[in-house]
Amino acid sequence: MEATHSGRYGKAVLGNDVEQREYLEYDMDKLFQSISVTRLMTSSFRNLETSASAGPSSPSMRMATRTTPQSPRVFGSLSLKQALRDRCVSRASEMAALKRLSNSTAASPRVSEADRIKSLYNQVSNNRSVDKGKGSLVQTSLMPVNSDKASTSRSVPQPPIPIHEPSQAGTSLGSRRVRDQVLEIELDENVASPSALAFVEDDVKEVDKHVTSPPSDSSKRDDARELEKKILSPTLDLEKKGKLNNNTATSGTEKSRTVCKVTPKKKILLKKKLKIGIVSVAKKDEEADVSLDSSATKLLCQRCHCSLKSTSIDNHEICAESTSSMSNSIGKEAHQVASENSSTSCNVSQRSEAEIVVMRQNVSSRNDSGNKFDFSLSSKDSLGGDYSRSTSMSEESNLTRFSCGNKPHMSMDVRWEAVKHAKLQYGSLGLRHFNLLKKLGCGDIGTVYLAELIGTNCLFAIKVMDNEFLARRKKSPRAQAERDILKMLDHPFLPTLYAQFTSDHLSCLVMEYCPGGDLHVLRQKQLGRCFPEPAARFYVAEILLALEYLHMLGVIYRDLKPENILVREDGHIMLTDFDLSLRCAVNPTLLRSTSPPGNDPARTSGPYNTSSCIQPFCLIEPSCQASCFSPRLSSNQQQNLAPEIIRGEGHGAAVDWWTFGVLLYELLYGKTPFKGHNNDETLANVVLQSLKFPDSPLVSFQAKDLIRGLLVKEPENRLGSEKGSAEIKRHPFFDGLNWALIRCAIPPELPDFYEFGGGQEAAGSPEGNDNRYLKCKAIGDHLEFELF
Ligand SMILES: Nc1ncnc2c1ncn2[C@@H]1O[C@H](COP(=O)(O)OP(=O)(O)OP(=O)(O)O)[C@@H](O)[C@H]1O
Repeated sequence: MEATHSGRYGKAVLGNDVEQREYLEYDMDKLFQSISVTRLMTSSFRNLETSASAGPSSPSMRMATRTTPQSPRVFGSLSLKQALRDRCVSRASEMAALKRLSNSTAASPRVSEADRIKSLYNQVSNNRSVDKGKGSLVQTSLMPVNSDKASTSRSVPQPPIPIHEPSQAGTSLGSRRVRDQVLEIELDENVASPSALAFVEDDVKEVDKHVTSPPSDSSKRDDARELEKKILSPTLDLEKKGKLNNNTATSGTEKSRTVCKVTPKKKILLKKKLKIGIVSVAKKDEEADVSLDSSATKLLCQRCHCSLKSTSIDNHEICAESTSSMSNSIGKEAHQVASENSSTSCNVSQRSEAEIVVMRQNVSSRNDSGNKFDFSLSSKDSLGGDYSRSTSMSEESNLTRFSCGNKPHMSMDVRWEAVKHAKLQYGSLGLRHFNLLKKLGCGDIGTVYLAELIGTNCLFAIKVMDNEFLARRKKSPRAQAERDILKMLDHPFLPTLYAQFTSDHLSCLVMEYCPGGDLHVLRQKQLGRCFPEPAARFYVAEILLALEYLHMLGVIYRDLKPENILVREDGHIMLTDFDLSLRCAVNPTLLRSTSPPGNDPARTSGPYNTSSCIQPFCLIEPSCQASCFSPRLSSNQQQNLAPEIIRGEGHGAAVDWWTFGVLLYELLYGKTPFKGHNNDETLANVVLQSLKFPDSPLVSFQAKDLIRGLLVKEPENRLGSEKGSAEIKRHPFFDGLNWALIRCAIPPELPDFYEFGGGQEAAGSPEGNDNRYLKCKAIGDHLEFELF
């Protein structure tokens, strides 16, 4: 019988306090009943029992006491009963202690205790973030997770663990214990929400996973060293926690069964979310500082663990709230958005939008003039596939992040393998490793060739730029900007940079080749020289996702036109040409929409009043423009300039929404909306002329309404200026479009592809081009290369 009780109790240790008590009471009842059937209690025993039962205060416990008369001859059983009761009291007080700790935000003397824990924890986590950028374990404790106490406590019960002040010598171990304590507290403070619950359960399982093997003595002795390792790995942190659990929980076998159910996906989710927690922790810790820049907190990039920055006051508030309140919905949203935005290569489904969540990104220009500006972006509902979604981040972190060369959405690409293999084989890549097959086109800063990597069947587009020419024409910064941006990109509708190298003063960018030509050419081939509305809708939808991604990276594209939209072999698009783009630093901010459903400004055209959550619209000081745009722009580029650029007022991301409107107009009507007889007239029209739609071809009201919303002359009233792409995506023109799966949608039919590798301009033989050279010649402001 004792063995049975012991077994039950063993389970109860793993349950929450309520269940534990129930188990115990049940067990005690059973025990006492079995004893009492034959025995009478002596008065002395009654007295003894009465005094022994004075501790439990719950009605059920008192009832158990009254209904379990004991015999002096079963003293052993009575001792058991006594022990059980003592244990109940002990467990109850443990639970109470935990509860006290968990009520960290209550204005009571207990606050100091919880605060002390948090402060210790923050100290640890901050150290980790700074040191290695990977310590993210107990950041979960500050996430607004589920309040399902039963599920959480049942799975991760932990008796109070001694909390040690970190000391010079023993910081590691002490800190670890503190973190574990905080984790448990947080699990008791969870907020109900299905997603949060899923996360907590995942967390629990992940912790449980490591309970199976008891820690050896040597592992305990190596705590400090192991903690160092954990700083590098959140997963290891969890392992360590599991081991700690194991110190107190003994039913590891049972737990190990749970572990098997943990899918890799869930673990990934867990890790992502753990990292998100860093924001909360750090923000909470930074308390008083309300300066955007000074409150900057280093975060971790999900993909390569480089640092990200989050600097918004709003985030600070959100995180503080989410820390302190069980039912804080903002915190949940912050968590949700953060986890979505930081997810890498995640499987995408069209999820229901939490409409109240948007991401505003304050953008600080890093252009030469050093001017600053802000703009508003949305990132909540932007997915075009399983490409990486980057949260906004600083320029520095962008560079760090992408220097990893990690491009998840291209991971299955054979061209990556080919290039990687060639690099291994040759040491480094050069022009000599490519067969230049054909000149694809000539741009302002270089010439693009179709090329085959020798020995492979892989085709690439190589942009060749002459460094001396660029320097002479002061175009080097443009080339550099393009190179930097290309390095950052990993998106299905943006070019992939496979390699870059310099050969004989020629800078070369090896990119993905698009055999489908550009939308300008494609449009010419359409009946009536304009696209049918469904085709136009498809193309602009993909462009919208590309722009959204660029904006999230802090890139304002600024050169949207059909010529820069290339068509891939599969009919999907690729936005190219980044030498006029502007890079900025972006900071994410979580906003709450105040618009009631059905009253969404994106649903109607015309001026869009900004809501209270909107910062002043992004503006670059006019002085920036000289450095942003060279005075020499083609007439095509001038036609696409937004009014604020022409007026010299400075500009921000909204210029891309203007050009987006021009693009849609052009695809549907086959001409640009403000075209004049010459460039000057066109520029004047852009600023002054009101928008008109031709009678033919017939275009839907929704399409015209969207164009009207986009071609608003004042950028602050333009569609997209408030919440970025999210506003545009919600426009009725896109109704029914599955944004998440657009990459899988069937593209509009294409005329025959270009013939490559044999056309007029094809050059060289398939054997290689070892004996051939590129000769450059300047034609006006352009540079032409010739193969000979
Ligand atoms: N990846 C590619 N695949 C196929 N063709 C390409 C690719 N990249 C560029 N091209 C072709 O090469 C031409 C030149 O491209 P590039 O980006 O250098 O200049 P641009 O867009 O014409 O001019 P600028 O950079 O001065 O605005 C383009 O018009 C396009 O037709």
